[in-house]
Amino acid sequence: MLSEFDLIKRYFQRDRAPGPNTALGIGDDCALLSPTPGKVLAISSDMLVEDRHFFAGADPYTLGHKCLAVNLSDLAAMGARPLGFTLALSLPAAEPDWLDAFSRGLFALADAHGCELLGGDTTKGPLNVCITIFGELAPGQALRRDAARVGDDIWISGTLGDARLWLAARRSEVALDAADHAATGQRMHAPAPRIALGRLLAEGNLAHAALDISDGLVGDLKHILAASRVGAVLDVDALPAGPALARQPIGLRRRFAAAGGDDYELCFTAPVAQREAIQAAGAACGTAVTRVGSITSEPGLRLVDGDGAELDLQLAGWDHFSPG
Ligand SMILES: Nc1ncnc2c1ncn2[C@@H]1O[C@H](COP(=O)(O)OP(=O)(O)OP(=O)(O)O)[C@@H](O)[C@H]1O
Ligand SMILES: Cc1ncc(C[n+]2csc(CCOP(=O)(O)O)c2C)c(N)n1
Ligand SMILES: [Mg+2]
Repeated sequence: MLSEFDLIKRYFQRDRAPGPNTALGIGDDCALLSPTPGKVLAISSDMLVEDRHFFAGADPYTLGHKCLAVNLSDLAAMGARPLGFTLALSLPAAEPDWLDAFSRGLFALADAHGCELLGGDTTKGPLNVCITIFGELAPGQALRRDAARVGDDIWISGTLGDARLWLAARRSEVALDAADHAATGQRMHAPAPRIALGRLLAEGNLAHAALDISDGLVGDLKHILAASRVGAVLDVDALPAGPALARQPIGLRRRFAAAGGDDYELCFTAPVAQREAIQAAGAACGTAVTRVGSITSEPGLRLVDGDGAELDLQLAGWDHFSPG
């Protein structure tokens, strides 16, 4: 039988020297973080709850990856460099095989981004993983939601909608062949946080506003529009659909690319003069970037097709408390 403290020591307290920004790691009442002098901290929390963010029986390795990936994605959306994170875990049981796989998935991504586990909390209860992440960036460089300007291009990283397509297949709403099922499952369970792109956009002063797309593009873009007091026109047919979604009928393609959710891609706005620099930044970090619309002075979000004709798609972002 694993005790609470055995569990922490065995799976989460690593036998290695702390990183340069960690003054004190796991084991005391608080961790002590040393940000680089002159930088500001970027802080965000994201919680994943069984039967809401993932299905019961989810693979623990990819769950470990995803719960950190969605937090790193918020740092990417601000243009911050990851420093460390805390992990609050509620577990129905102390299962060694589950904990081994979960911690391996978590640390594989943490190590890839030099992001150290600083501490956390562990309790028995329904399966629930909550991470708080800390990053840093230069003052004034953050990609804020209130910084979009009229005339900006709207850009998207990577591709959209394949995670939503996996969810539709899981709910038996669509049928996918084995290859598309595996590829879309990878998008749902193992999103790649766009840290490198976010940092290039912020440090090069290339973009104005940004966020990461977790609730679906149209819902999330509205946060930028509201905060910046602007409107936008979005070319739904220019949205980069994921490879599996691109093979689906146009109605589904438009709906899932524009409002799928679980994408963890960046949506950012930038001056027209930065087009070439943004393409170069995307190429430099191996992440496709696609121009999908522009910021307007007329309020509201207009969706148009490839010919510029208005589309009435009635799309909404994910809302935990909406009845739909
Ligand atoms: N319980 C809460 N108390 C205080 N602030 C909160 C709380 N829940 C959310 N917020 C804040 O509200 C804002 C929107 O939260 P939300 O979780 O939707 O973030 P997001 O970045 O849009 O989505 P995601 O976390 O999925 O990327 C954030 O600034 C967040 O810190
Ligand atoms: C089992 C299961 N059902 C539905 C979904 C879809 N989903 C759940 S929460 C969310 C928005 C992001 O969460 P938050 O706003 O809390 O960051 C989305 C798109 C899923 N991933 N798993
Ligand atoms: Mg976010």
